[in-house]
Amino acid sequence: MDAFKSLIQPLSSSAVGSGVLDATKLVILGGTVETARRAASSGWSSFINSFYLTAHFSEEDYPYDWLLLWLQKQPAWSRSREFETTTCTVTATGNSNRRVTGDEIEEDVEDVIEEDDGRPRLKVLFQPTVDTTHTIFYKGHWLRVRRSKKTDGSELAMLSISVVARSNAILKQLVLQAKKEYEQECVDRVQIYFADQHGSWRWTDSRHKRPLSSIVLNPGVIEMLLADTKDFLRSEKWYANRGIPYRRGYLLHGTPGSGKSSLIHAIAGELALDVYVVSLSASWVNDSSLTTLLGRIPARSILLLEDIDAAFTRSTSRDSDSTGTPDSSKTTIGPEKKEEAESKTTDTNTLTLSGLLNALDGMQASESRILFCTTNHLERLDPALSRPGRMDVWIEFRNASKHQAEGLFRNFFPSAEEIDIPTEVSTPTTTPPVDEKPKSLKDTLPSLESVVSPGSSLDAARLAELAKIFSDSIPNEEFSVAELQGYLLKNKARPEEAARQASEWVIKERAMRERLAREKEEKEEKERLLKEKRRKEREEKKAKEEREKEDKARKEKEEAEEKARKEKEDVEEKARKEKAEADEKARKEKEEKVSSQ
Ligand SMILES: Nc1ncnc2c1ncn2[C@@H]1O[C@H](COP(=O)(O)OP(=O)(O)OP(=O)(O)O)[C@@H](O)[C@H]1O
Repeated sequence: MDAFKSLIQPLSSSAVGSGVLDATKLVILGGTVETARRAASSGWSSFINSFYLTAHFSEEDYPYDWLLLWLQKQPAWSRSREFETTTCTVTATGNSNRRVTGDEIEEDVEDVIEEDDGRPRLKVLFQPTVDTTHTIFYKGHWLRVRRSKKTDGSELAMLSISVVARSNAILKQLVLQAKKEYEQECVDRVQIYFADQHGSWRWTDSRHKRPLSSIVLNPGVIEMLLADTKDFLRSEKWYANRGIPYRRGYLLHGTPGSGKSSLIHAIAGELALDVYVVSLSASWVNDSSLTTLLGRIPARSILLLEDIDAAFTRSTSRDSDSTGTPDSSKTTIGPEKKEEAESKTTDTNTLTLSGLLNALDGMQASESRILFCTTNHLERLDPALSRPGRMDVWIEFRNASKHQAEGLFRNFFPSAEEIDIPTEVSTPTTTPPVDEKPKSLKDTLPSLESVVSPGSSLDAARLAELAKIFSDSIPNEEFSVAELQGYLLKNKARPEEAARQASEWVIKERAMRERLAREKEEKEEKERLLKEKRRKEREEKKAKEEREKEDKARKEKEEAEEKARKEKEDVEEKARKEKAEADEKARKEKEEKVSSQ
């Protein structure tokens, strides 16, 4: 108190007014109380913290990813009102040099890090923004979890997990469980990344692996592709010894809805590879962004260039200085595509064929990379792109053969012992809504009852009969597998009807196709007439404008001539008058002179 008095003494003895004095006293008093409160609270929190065991996990470390995935499934974590998404790549090799901080559990965490197949893993997770603390109940303990940024200037995130416990066993258990769940997810799912306009890969989808058996192609195709890709992945040394670039390209071409994309995703699942997709028709794709993107694909993954012909509606030139402007002398595209291509030349896209080839051949991009390209228009591809070395294996996809129709039916209505859960189900690609618990991976799958039809209770022999009836009713290579799938989906609970009514469906479908074709023709004819009418109107308008312009110019010319003529007359009149005056004056002067003499 004496100290306080001595503090305010100089002020009280000065000449300041009593109002100012009171305010100053209040400020000093408030500041002192706040300081005392902070000291007490920090003392209290240090006291409390001394009971906590805390482990820190840096973003560079594997356990950070494991724990983030585990946390994502915890309601308290998902209730966070602000989310960020993150991607991070980790490699087994990189990890072996890393150390997990948190003295108590360091040893054990090192134990759980096992070498995997050496393949980089890229994970994307939703996570609450930094510096928020969450309390999570885990196996009888309250965990305090906090995400923060490292203060060493690296900007790396850090996860701190604290628990009141006598030993670190609970933290060890947590890390092990998180690791197990993480690995489980990698095993069950294929990660899909799409290129974004900033030249980065964005995780957009995580699909359950699709069994290869769910793809129906003609005999031997899947087996050949699987054997070839497997052989490639095993042959790195073989390629190196012969100086052959270690890459392999597959071109899947043919009718839409015939299973090209499905087959690629199923192969990715089978080989446990992630899929990196670039849409070459995107307006932001250019030579340099493509090279950057392809250079950023981790080794042992699939690069998928979908509808590769679409890129060349803009450029078919192989010149290195090509700007992507369509060259009508070289292009094989139709007039409507040409129009589209011309309109696209105004965008920022400067993807050239040579740029694409360079990006594909680039050193970084070629390392242990499997390239899959799909197209519905093989004829539009430049031979330079589809030649062996770039596209080593070509697979043609046609409309469904009878063999495929039968196989599809069998897949669709499995007998009781063959029942399996369908696989093409995606996890959400956006931040989960606030306060909504993120669904567990299994929650995103439809229930077994909703997908397994009562028909599956039919015995295998009857189902085989029905499959035969179905395939007999379907004309060879007239409908795509996707169309047959659509028909079967409408009858997913009625295999008997699906088989027996297939001929009827074919008739209806043909009638509908004819009607659609007729409507399309009529629409095109209407559009053609409308275009013609508009063209005529434009021409007439232009002719009228020209005529008006000519009339105006003629009028202006006549006016100008009239004006010039008038001006000329005025000048002449004036000159005449002046001359007459001058003559008169001279005459008068002469007369005066004569009279004066
Ligand atoms: N051969 C097939 N086996 C099993 N399912 C198929 C097959 N072909 C198509 N489908 C089914 O049809 C749908 C479309 O198939 P998908 O996207 O793989 O065809 P696509 O050939 O890639 O088509 P597009 O060329 O239009 O991209 C998917 O739901 C898929 O399950």
